[in-house]
Amino acid sequence: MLTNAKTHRMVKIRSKLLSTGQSISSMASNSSNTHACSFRTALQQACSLDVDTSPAKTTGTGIMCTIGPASWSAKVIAEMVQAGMDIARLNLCHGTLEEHRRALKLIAEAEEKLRDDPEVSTWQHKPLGVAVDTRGSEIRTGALPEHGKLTDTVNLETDSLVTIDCSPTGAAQPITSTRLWVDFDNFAKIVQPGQAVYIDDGLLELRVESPRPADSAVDCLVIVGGQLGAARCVCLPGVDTGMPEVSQRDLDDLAALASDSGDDSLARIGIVMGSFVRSAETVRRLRQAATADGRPPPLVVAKIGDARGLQALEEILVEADGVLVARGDLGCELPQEKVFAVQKRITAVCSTSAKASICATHLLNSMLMRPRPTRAEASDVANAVLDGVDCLMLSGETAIGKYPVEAVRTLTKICREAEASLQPGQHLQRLRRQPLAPAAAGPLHSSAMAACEAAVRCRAAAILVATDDAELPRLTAMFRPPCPVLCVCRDEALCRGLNMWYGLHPVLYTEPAKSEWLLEAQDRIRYAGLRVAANDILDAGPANSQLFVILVEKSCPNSSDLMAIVPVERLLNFGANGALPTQSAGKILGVQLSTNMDAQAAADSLRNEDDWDGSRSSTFCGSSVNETVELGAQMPSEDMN
Ligand SMILES: Nc1ncnc2c1ncn2[C@@H]1O[C@H](COP(=O)(O)OP(=O)(O)OP(=O)(O)O)[C@@H](O)[C@H]1O
Ligand SMILES: CC(=O)C(=O)O
Repeated sequence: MLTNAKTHRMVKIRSKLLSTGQSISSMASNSSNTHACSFRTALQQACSLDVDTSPAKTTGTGIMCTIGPASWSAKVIAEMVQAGMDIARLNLCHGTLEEHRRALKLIAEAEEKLRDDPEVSTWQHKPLGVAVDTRGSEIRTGALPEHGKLTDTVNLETDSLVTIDCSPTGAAQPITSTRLWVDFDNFAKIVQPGQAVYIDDGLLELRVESPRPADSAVDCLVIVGGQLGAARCVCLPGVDTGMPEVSQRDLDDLAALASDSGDDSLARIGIVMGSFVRSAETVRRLRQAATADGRPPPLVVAKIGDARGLQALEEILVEADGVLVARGDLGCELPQEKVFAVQKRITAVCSTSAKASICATHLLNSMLMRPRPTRAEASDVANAVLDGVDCLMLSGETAIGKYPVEAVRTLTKICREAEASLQPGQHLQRLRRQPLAPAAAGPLHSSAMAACEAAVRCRAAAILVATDDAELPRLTAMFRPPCPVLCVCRDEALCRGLNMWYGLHPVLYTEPAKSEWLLEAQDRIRYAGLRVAANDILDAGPANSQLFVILVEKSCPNSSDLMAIVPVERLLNFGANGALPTQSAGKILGVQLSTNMDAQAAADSLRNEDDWDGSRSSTFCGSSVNETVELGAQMPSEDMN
């Protein structure tokens, strides 16, 4: 049922779109000016960075925010969405399942609030992603008496002695500044005198003095003291704890959430994250445990937190949909000064595998207490975006910080500045010279590459993708097209999960299904057209943009995908008369990309400048509605790297 507000907005949008022919260019305002530039080298581009460049109009980088006491309100969550949040993260290491179920309801409430508000921009009533983060093989300290409050800590004095209790019954006794409890029975058996014990991502450091396995206790000296909150992670660098990668509690929690089948809010959980993942098998187990009866499996993100996970990165990537750089755990397990290398490697490997890379921890940590970040934090975030991360994750900033909304707004602003200095087509050029990672190989690769190349060349306002699978969207994101990619999906959890890839903007499609896929796809593209007509979507792409690249998965039975280029005013009647786009009036509106066309052949055909001459539009990207589409925006130089 359409609400009044929604109906009103759709009528407004439709009339705007239908009258838009003359005003397309005026609607597309100046965004980043990098489109006009083509630098020969990365150094040349860096020398030309300019503080006067306009920020990107929308954020391509996904923003994931941990939900906790500071954000347990539909109002705050809605404000965080308006500030740029794409994915809400529920960390099962903290709180109860009941609290997380309540948080899911608040997320649904916030989304509804935004959808029904006619003043809210189209980008801000997006299907919000929800990620559930499991505990994995982490050791945690116990809860404090008033668990959950920012002020709720005990002070560990530097040079004082503390006893760590690891008995199963010890959880019931209070945590004090001389007695801690950890949730791992074997703790006293696996540590030796002199062993370093890092707590809370290494903010606190203890040294083992005497393990007492018979008493399930370990006496320690506090080397670096400070405030200890509830359920903080405990790291023993270099020690194999022997804990399973997926705990029984994880399996129980996921099964409990997956069995809430009567609850609509469950369909929001599109992403499951596993801590300290060290093998592809763990990813498979998580996916299986989180798959509810009758629902498609969720996307799985492997959090890499130690050297073993890093060694297995390529194997993990074949199975996982994304990888999170757990900088907190990595900074305890490895020397801190090596964490940057891990981050860069994971980001690079993901960007050649079409898997999402997520950078986490201490992004804007000073915003826990202050409304502005440090310069170092702002630059760290910007550099991560320039390196090509897909998504950034806020932790305490939004879970327990004093400025959750401000933190998201700040992150968005930094991302937009950094994204404006990325050169369109640069990543596509780099990937051409890169051997394909197994996870990125396959026939859809050619379709995604062609769509991105077309988007660069014709300065498309957006790419519209019709699919119900993650593969085509993630491959499209891999090439980093310089415009938003609207993915029109019917599978709700998947649709929400797509938020974790750079540049993907999911559109949830709930209209009645058509029996033939192509007819359904045409409907979906028209539906996306309604959203496109909103001013802010046209503004999001390059200035003066009039064209849309359309990508439909498997337009012909058993074979190929469809790509078409259409002007904005034709989006609403895309594929009208029920005709297949490729048959319309005998003109070639799109191109069928054969599944057996290998990526290099596709790239070579696209590289052929003749194919891109606007006057020969019928050869590759002609359009029955606009035969003289202006093509030929410059690709970055081949030297650019
Ligand atoms: N559901 C929750 N209930 C209470 N406090 C929470 C909740 N979620 C997060 N927090 C608080 O926010 C802080 C930061 O959240 P975050 O999810 O990053 O935790 P973390 O302990 O660092 O775990 P991880 O290493 O998995 O990120 C936590 O240490 C905790 O104090
Ligand atoms: C997020 C997380 O688990 C870490 O940084 O260690």
